Order: sequence, then C-alpha cells, then structure tokens
Amino acid sequence: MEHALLLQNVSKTYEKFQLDNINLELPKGCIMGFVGENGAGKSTTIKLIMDLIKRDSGEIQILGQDNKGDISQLKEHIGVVMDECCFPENMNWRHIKQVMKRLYKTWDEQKFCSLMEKFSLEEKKIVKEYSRGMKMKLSIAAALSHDSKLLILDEATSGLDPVVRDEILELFLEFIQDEEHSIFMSTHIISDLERISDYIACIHKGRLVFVEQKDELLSKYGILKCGEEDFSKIDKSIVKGVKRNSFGIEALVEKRKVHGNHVIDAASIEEIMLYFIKESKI
Ligand SMILES: Nc1ncnc2c1ncn2[C@@H]1O[C@H](COP(=O)(O)OP(=O)(O)OP(=O)(O)O)[C@@H](O)[C@H]1O
Repeated sequence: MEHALLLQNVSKTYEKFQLDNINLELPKGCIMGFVGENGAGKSTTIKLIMDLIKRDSGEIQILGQDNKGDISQLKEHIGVVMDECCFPENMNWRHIKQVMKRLYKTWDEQKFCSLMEKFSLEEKKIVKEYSRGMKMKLSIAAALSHDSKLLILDEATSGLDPVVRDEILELFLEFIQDEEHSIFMSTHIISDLERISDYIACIHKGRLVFVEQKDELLSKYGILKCGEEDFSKIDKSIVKGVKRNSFGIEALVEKRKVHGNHVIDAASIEEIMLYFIKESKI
C-alpha cells in the first residue's frame, strides 16, 4: 500500500516535554484525524512533518520522499493550514492571489476565486479585518487551489460555524475522491472526524495511544457495565479504561474478547479517546 505520509520512530525533546517514538502511516486516498488533549504534541508533530522544527531522531516521508533535503518540487503538492493565518495582514484576497500565483506553478486561479465566492469573502477586505473563521476559510481555499496531493491541517476547522464546517468537510471528501489525495488533520472536533476520517490517531502526553481505522475502533471497543464482582473476573488486558460510580463500573473493553453474558454498549470515538487518556486502567 502506498502511503501519503509515514513517520517512523520520530522523537523530539523540549525541556519539559517529550514527543516519544511516533509511528504513523497514512495510506494514499485516506483521511487521518489526529486527536489528543491540549499540549499532547499535535502541533509539534505537524511542525516536524513540515520540517519547521528539527527532529531528534526518526524518519519522516511525505508522498514517498524524505521531508529533509530538496523538497521544492514536493511543496507544490502539499497544502498546509496551521492554526494561525500566515498571510500578510494588509493584503486582500486579490493581492494574495497574485502572490500565490508566483509561489506555485500549479496555482489554479479560477478554483481560488470560486472558493472565495463560495465562502463569501469580500474582495476588498484586508486580512487584518478578517474574523478567525474568515482567515481559516482563506487559508483552506489557498491550500486547495494548487496541485496539493496531501493536505496537512492543524486545527483548521476550529473557528468555523457548523454550516461552513459542513461545507468544508464536503470539500475534503471531494478532495480525496481519487486515490491520489490524502488529508492529515488535527482537531478537537471529534464529530468532524466521525464523519469524514478513515483513520484516527490519538496522542497523549507525547505518546501515541492508538492509530486505527475508525470503523475498526467502533467495532472493536464497547463500554461494559457491571458490578465489582463481575468486573473482577474480566481479563484486565482487554480493559482500556475504567470509571467507577455509585451504580457500579463502566469500562472500555475489547468487546470481542469478553466472555459470558454482559451488558456492553457501543462507544463513540470521543468516549474511546477519553477512556484511553483520562480514565484509570484498573
Ligand atoms: N518551542 C518550544 N519550546 C518548548 N516547549 C514547547 C515548544 N513548543 C511546544 N512546546 C511544548 O510541547 C508540548 C506540546 O505542545 P503542542 O503545541 O504540540 O500541543 P498540541 O497537542 O498541539 O496542543 P493544543 O491542542 O493545545 O494545540 C507543550 O507542553 C508545549 O508547551
């Protein structure tokens, strides 16, 4: 299987934080959602992918090419949207269009203009006068208006209202329709990922806690509800997180491995993530 993005044993240490041995593989034609609590290491990972900061160890390949060295050709095929807008504050989108035309050989002016219209961004307004949502729309439109084969998005949909988010998720789904286009996106909006992603990677305190196909996550895990006595008989290696309350125990378990008659409810992606990173293990 060809991959759009490959991280092998990637590590980075700051004084008070360590990104520890990250392994990720995003197959071409797929969307991978990257989730985790504030400060878990999502932006750091994305900056390492973009080679904006130096990794201490490991390998990173984008579209089959090492992300270090001469990546001028590769940049044509990567669309990046970071959580901060990186266009000059005193430009309107007409100016930005001219700049992008010079930066990308594959710049598609018509596509950009039609997205500006679709997103209702006024021609004369300068970036300084944009709301956060408007800045995000502008950045997403620019990333989609050259020959991007991989979109890398860091919290790109977080400032957008539900209607615009819905439109953008549709654009993302259109974008990956052929096997050549892929998306790696970090977000706190798990419902967006439930809707569009093929894979979910979850990071906690600098370590990956799972990377799985979304459908496999949903079919693999369930929430077991029982009392202490029944729970004591459950193999703890299949338990990923436990919550205790006055009614008994709720535990995220690998449901195919539970034997006997038990109540096991479906778990959402958000619940799976929370049990993995927040709840106790025993
Ligand atoms: N340049 C830096 N120097 C030292 N520490 C840093 C630096 N950049 C980030 N960190 C630390 O790395 C950790 C991970 O930060 P990062 O921005 O990757 O988290 P995140 O998962 O993107 O969080 P959020 O969801 O809040 O955006 C944090 O503890 C942060 O303080």
